Amino acid sequence: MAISDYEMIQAWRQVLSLSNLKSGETVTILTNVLTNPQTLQTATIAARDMGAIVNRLDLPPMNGEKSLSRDALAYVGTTPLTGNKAAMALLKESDLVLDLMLLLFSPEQGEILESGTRMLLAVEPPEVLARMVPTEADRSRVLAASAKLQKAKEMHVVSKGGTNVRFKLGQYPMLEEYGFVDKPGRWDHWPSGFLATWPVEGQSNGTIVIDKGDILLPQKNYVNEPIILHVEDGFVKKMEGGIDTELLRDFIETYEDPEAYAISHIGWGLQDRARWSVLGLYDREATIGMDARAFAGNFLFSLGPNTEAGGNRNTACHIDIPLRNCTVMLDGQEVVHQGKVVNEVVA
Ligand SMILES: O=c1ccc(O)c[nH]1
Repeated sequence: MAISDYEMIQAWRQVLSLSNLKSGETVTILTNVLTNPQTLQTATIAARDMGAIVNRLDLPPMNGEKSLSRDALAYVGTTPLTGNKAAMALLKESDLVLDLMLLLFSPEQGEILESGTRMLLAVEPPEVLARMVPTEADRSRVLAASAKLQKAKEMHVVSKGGTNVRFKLGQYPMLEEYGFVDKPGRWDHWPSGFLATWPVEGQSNGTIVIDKGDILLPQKNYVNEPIILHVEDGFVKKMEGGIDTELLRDFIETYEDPEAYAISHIGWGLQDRARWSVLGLYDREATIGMDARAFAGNFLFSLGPNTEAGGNRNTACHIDIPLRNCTVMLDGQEVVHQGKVVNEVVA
């Protein structure tokens, strides 16, 4: 359903306030041809109304001839910022960048954040943004879960469908996504509400069953028959199953990159306002599927890059796979039990 400009301006005011936007700060809004006009217009009005200097940097689209999908997450790692010194100078000089085009998983994003710039990604449709306007409670919930994950040495995930996989932890930082950027150098994604990290390189082993009803992104489909992934030393070494497996294999093979089979971030969803069933209600290209990534109680794992975590695996293939009905344990303690978040201690 459409959302009014008034509601979107209010939503942006909440997100920008939670992001500690101060009068006189510089906001640069990053756009391209796919940027939603209402998101852009309402962000500009809200930021100006809060006293910010607001720039807009419109960049050309790229990778269109390489990617098999218009979903910006289907081909990651190189962006119009690669080698673009003038654009990088503007973004590094800005206090806050609103990314309405989707940079994610790019070395340039890391460089901008290192300069102290805060960066907020927001490319979902306006009504999805408005449905999941971030709150302090979202941050508390994600940070409470993160406190547990930071201490853990191992994540063990099992399911009745046959998943039984272990990830050693401790090499990489947390990916705490709660939808606003309250500290210098922080990146976040509105909408979100989930926690992840990357396993120790080469230390993921076991079986992951992508079961009926689980989701593949950017494919944005509900799997019809189980896909069985055999994970060895941090890589998917074998995939077994029916048509969904063949389709996934065909997609990954187009990248001609063995690193596409690496385990990327692993974690679980903590957003009650995100729903598993939403994906079926949107046209494929209308969203990037953040409901699927964030719905509370999912086990979200992914394949491909680790540049987001400071690694040097910059493969262009990035697949996010949220699973239902899993039990996620940290050093033996359950944080998700058969698809339901458990044992939370939120301050
Ligand atoms: O917000 C996001 C979106 C995609 C992803 O892979 C990680 N975080």
